[in-house]
Amino acid sequence: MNILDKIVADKFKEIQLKQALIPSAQLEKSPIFQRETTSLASALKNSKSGIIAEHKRRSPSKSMINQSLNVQDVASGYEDAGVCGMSVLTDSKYFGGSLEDLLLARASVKMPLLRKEFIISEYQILEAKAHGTDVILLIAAILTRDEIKTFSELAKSLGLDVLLEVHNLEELEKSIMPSLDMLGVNNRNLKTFEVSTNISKELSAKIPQDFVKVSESGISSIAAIKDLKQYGYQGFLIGENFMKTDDPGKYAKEFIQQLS
Ligand SMILES: O=C(O)c1ccccc1NCC(=O)[C@H](O)[C@H](O)COP(=O)(O)O
Repeated sequence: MNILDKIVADKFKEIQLKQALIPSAQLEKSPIFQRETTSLASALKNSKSGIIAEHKRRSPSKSMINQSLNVQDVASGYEDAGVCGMSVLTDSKYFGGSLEDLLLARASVKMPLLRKEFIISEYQILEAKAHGTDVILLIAAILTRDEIKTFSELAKSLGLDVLLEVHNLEELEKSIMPSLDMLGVNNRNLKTFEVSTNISKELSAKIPQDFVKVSESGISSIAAIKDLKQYGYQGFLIGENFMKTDDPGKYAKEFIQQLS
């Protein structure tokens, strides 16, 4: 069983339990559900840096990145650094995140927030909206084309942006549809956990111009970003490189200053 299969198997159980406790109708009634969202895709189109900074405590590929910071400080630091948006991991078992992290980040900043989650059910999209997200991630590797269509159309009807993530050409070709805003290429090989931006470069020409192109994972240098910009990328999702420092916001600020 690969890592995504394991995560998805756990998610099915988790969602069943949560739905029994908090039904969808209750999520839709929460005051934050009515909040007006902001678009990450627009922020990326109008930005020189294109940085999406992630809150990431640990991951399947790194058991310990940073356990000592609180999400509010990280969020405020990123916003002060001038990032375009923040990605908040909400999976608890594999990444040490939570929906509470998303809520606390929402309470701390105005910038677009992405719920970084393994979405396999409409319930998780309602949950995301009820915890202050502006953007959802859909991962092509764990969804059928029909599911991508249903989930992305629901997200759009709720005013959310959709970032669709792929790892290869097959996933890209099966996923392209008008209800997506951003196409993300993940540079991490989920079998070996090795990272290489070559996959972003290889797939760039296959991504239609209508979508904002985002390169995700394993980005740690200004040179890598300048290189990816030549391939039309406007968004760069960075987690570990910022989070492994004592002050991710300060580090992100210096990083962005060097980019301009
Ligand atoms: O990060 C992992 O080890 C991982 C393993 C399995 C599925 C997803 C995983 N990461 C999620 C992400 O997409 C990254 O957190 C994000 O792109 C930032 O990556 P990085 O800058 O390399 O921390």
